[in-house]
Amino acid sequence: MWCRRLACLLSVPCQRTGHHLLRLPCVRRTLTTALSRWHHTAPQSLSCAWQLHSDHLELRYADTLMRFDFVWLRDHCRSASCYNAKTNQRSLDTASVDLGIKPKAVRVDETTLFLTWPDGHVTRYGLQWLVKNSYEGQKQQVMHPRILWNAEIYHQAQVPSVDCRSFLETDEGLKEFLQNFLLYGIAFVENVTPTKEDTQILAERISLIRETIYGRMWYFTSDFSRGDTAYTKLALDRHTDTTYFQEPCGIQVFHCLKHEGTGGRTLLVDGFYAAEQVLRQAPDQFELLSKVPLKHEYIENVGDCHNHMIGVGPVLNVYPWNNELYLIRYNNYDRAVINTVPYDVVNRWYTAHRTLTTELRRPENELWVKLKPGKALFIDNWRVLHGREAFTGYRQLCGCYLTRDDVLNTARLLGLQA
Ligand SMILES: C[N+](C)(C)CCCC[C@H](N)C(=O)O
Ligand SMILES: O=C(O)CCC(=O)C(=O)O
Ligand SMILES: [Fe+2]
Repeated sequence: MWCRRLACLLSVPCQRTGHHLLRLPCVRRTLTTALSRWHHTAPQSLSCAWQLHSDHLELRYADTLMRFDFVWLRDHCRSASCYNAKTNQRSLDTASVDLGIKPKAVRVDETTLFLTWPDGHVTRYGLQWLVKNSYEGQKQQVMHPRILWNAEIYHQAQVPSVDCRSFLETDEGLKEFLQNFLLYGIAFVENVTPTKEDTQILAERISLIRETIYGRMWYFTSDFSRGDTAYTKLALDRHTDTTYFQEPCGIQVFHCLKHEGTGGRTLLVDGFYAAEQVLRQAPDQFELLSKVPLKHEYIENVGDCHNHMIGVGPVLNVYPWNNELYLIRYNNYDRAVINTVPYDVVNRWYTAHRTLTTELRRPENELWVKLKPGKALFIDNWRVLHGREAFTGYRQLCGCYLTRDDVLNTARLLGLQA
């Protein structure tokens, strides 16, 4: 089980080792003892075989053993009366389906499964479509292919920055940028005019700006205009932002417009790389970090700014069907009082949190960059932690948050898996 979870964290698809080994002997046994109940598309071919059970249909195709619930099979019917192919929306009223429904007849040819329902309605499914859309097919895949990195891996990959003009004016430039962003969780655009307005044009090329209590495009210096350490000259340890939102902001854009002084370098750490190390060393701790719900909080009373935000969720968030990590919520400054679990769980949670922190703090995992006017940085705030070194002098940073759904939307429209 842990082996599968680990594979899903990596960029490569799961090795379905255990699954395969178990499946083959089991099929052979079924074939000899219950031959009459298995149906094949062609006698010499095992490419598709199916069996109707009392409460599900079992289908083997393209190396995948799938089990389908009957209501599911009726519900997903793609016939013209059940599904509007123009809008890609279901027309069938699912509540009108008898929950005890069972197909009257089943037939499979080389490419298609045909089901006839008690009322005579016929449903057809492409076998490829079923593999792609079945639970068994899904859990073998990653939603988001990624390359996990430490400083050395990132440097060796020599990920290019995209030029501002190419980013703004060509689909190739935009696609290259987004591909790098999806794989590494960070990406740079170069030769940007160092103004807030030009930074906004960049942001709007890939997404909608997510307006928050900090505004749409924000712009800050160390003037403590807001009640948060970001608005000082102090160092900030690695963290993700807006952990105190129920849905933390998906992407953070930074563009340093001016710095006359020393220090102020930006720190970047791949949170998923660190989490993977925790999984390897201590799977039970990884699991605890993905199960224990925590609160993060933002309480502000400075000048006219009065805010109280609370977000709840575990440090590590994984998709339940394939255990793929999709969001890390890590901000020790903004973590609220822990009162969502009893003392003994708290004790084990602190151990797990320490293991993760140790990984996040390994110098070899730290990527340090000095942001300069003209170079905009996009950070996947669900994956990559950022921090900064203390600084002296006048420093102006502008940027914004982006809605994650819209960045992924742009990427998918360009043909990327996102
Ligand atoms: C980026 N900007 C300066 C606008 C806001 C900073 C928010 C800082 C907060 N502690 C957090 O981590 O969410
Ligand atoms: O000043 C910086 O470089 C970053 C501060 C920070 O963490 C933030 O604004 O979210
Ligand atoms: Fe931050």
